[in-house]
Formats: sequence, C-alpha cells, structure tokens
Amino acid sequence: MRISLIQLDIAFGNPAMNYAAVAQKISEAASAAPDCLILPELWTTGYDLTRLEDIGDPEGEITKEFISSLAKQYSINIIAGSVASRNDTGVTNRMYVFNRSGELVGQYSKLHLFQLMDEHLYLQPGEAKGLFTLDETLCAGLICYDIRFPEWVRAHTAQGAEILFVCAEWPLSRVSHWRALLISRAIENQCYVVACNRAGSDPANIFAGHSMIIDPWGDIVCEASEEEQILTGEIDLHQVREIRKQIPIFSDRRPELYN
Ligand SMILES: NC(=O)CCC(=O)C(=O)O
Repeated sequence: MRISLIQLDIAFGNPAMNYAAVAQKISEAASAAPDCLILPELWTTGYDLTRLEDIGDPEGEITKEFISSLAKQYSINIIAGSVASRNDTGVTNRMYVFNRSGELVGQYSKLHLFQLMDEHLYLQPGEAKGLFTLDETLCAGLICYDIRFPEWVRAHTAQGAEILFVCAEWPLSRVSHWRALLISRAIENQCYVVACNRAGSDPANIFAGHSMIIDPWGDIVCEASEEEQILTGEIDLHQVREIRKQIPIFSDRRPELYN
C-alpha cells in the first residue's frame, strides 16, 4: 500500500485558502498514484479557535462534499485529517474518512482535548472509537494529543487495527515527544503508524512537521523535514502479521489484571 502524507502549512482562519491549497496538493500527490492519502489536524481553519462558531464547517458538510469528490476523481482513499465540525450543540475536532469511491467510511471526533492549546474552552470531546476499514484493512484514526494515551490506542489495536492514522498540529517545541510517542505506539502495538503533522506557524506556535510512517518494528519508513512537503512511502501489511506471530503480545496480555 502506497501512502502520501500532505504536510501542509495551514492558512490561519482562512478555509477558502486552505480548500484551494488542499485541492492543489491532492492533485500533485495523485501523480505518485498513492492508495491512500492523509491531511493534518484542523486543516481548514488552523487553531483559530475563537472564531470556530463562524468559520467551522456546519456538520462538516462542505468538507465532506469536497473530499468525497476528490477521492472519487483520483480513486484514492482519503483520511481527511480533521476539521472543526459545528452544530447547534457546539464544535468538535472531527476526522472524516472516504474510500476510493468517494463514500464516507469512517469518522472520529478527538477524544482527548489538549488544554495547553485551549481546546477544552472551544471544543467538545468525542465519545467513540475511530475504527474504519480501507481496502479490507482495519485501521484506526487518532488526533494529535490522543497519541499520549496508550490505553486508547490499544483499545483500537486490541480490536485488530493494523494501521494507525494520526493527524496533528504538533508544535516544534515538543518534536522529541512526537517522534518518541509515535515510535512507541508502533512498537507496542506492532502496527504501522502513519502520522501527518502540519508545517509553518500560527500566532501562538511554530509547528514541527516531521510527518512520518513507522513500521511495526518501530523503524522509520520515511520522515519529512519541518517544511511543507508531500511525503510518500510504502507499507507491507504482511510485516504486521509476521511480527504479531513472532512476539504474540495480543494473546500474552493479562487485561483482567490491568485495572
Ligand atoms: N494539537 C494537539 O493536540 C497538540 C498536542 C501536543 O502538542 C502535545 O504535546 O501533546
């Protein structure tokens, strides 16, 4: 499976500019004929949290229509990062997933809100897992701060997820955590981790870039720099099954003693 990660520099609070940039990047990425493509966290608005009631996407409908038609046009599965999806009760930080036919096959709302970036003041947390199937592979979607919660990640891999797709706006000041946490999640869950961060900066943060694909042994398949970039790498799902056979952590678990 070939996967492209769109490490975008997001225009702060400017959905029109970001939709145009993403359409352009997806058309560029399509030339590498990926099976799957992923965008960063909150890519339509960035962290312009105080204006989400205005610039958030009503029920995600604009984004869903936009991504669905690109997925169909290029016949690529698209993990549409996340967007601020608003309704009468508030705004959630929500990932939408489309298959090659342009059908919505999954959605996930960020479960853990990151207080250091004021998410708890403007966003509502999700309540459900982010499992979905792409090309017959069970996958999980996670959003940024979620990677600090190994028990949440395990809840997905214990159900059989073989690829973790992570979208993020992770600042440069904690890039060492970003890399270490992603590698750890890959090793301890014996799965691929595909993590797409943003590049550039906003009024509050400089972001880390360093999007990456990590294999189930914890080795890095490919890694971006700090700059805006389309990163493409290949994964081999046989490796997940081989490593899970060699070191059978899922059947060796003792969950009855963990609480
Ligand atoms: N957007 C986020 O969730 C950022 C999380 C983060 O920076 C962290 O250190 O955790």
